[in-house]
Amino acid sequence: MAAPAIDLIRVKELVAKCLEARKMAYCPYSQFPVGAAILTADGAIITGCNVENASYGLTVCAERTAIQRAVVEGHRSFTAIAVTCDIKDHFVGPCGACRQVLMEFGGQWVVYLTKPDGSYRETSLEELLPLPFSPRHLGKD
Ligand SMILES: O=c1ccn([C@H]2C[C@H](O)[C@@H](CO)O2)c(=O)[nH]1
Ligand SMILES: [Zn+2]
Repeated sequence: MAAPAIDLIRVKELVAKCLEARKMAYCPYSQFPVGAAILTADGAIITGCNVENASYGLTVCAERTAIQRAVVEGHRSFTAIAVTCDIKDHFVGPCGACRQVLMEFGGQWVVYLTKPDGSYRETSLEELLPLPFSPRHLGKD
């Protein structure tokens, strides 16, 4: 099934919110701020940034911070995510762990890979995580 089309105004809003969220990143070790903004099925936008830790492995990516925040706020149905970092010369995708965590909430995500200047490339979770392992395989659909 193809991912749903999203109103351009909403896309721009989502992109602007992920750029804002990047400014909140707590990344003293990597100095690599990342911002994410999730569009929920009911039209809310929930943001996240990476939160690092002196015990490096405890770091949480921006995408997963946003997902966890969204779930706490009662959202489980999602439409899109915009993600940004400081890399200017090409579009950067979420790490593998984040792709898997997005898949937990369905394969229909639209993903906007966003550069710091606000330009973006649209892709999808389907494209970023082909042949996924998902809740379906555990009979949880
Ligand atoms: O998808 C990703 C990949 C990396 N990071 C963060 C984790 C770490 O704080 C920094 C460098 O890896 O970037 C994210 O937030 N999202
Ligand atoms: Zn990640």
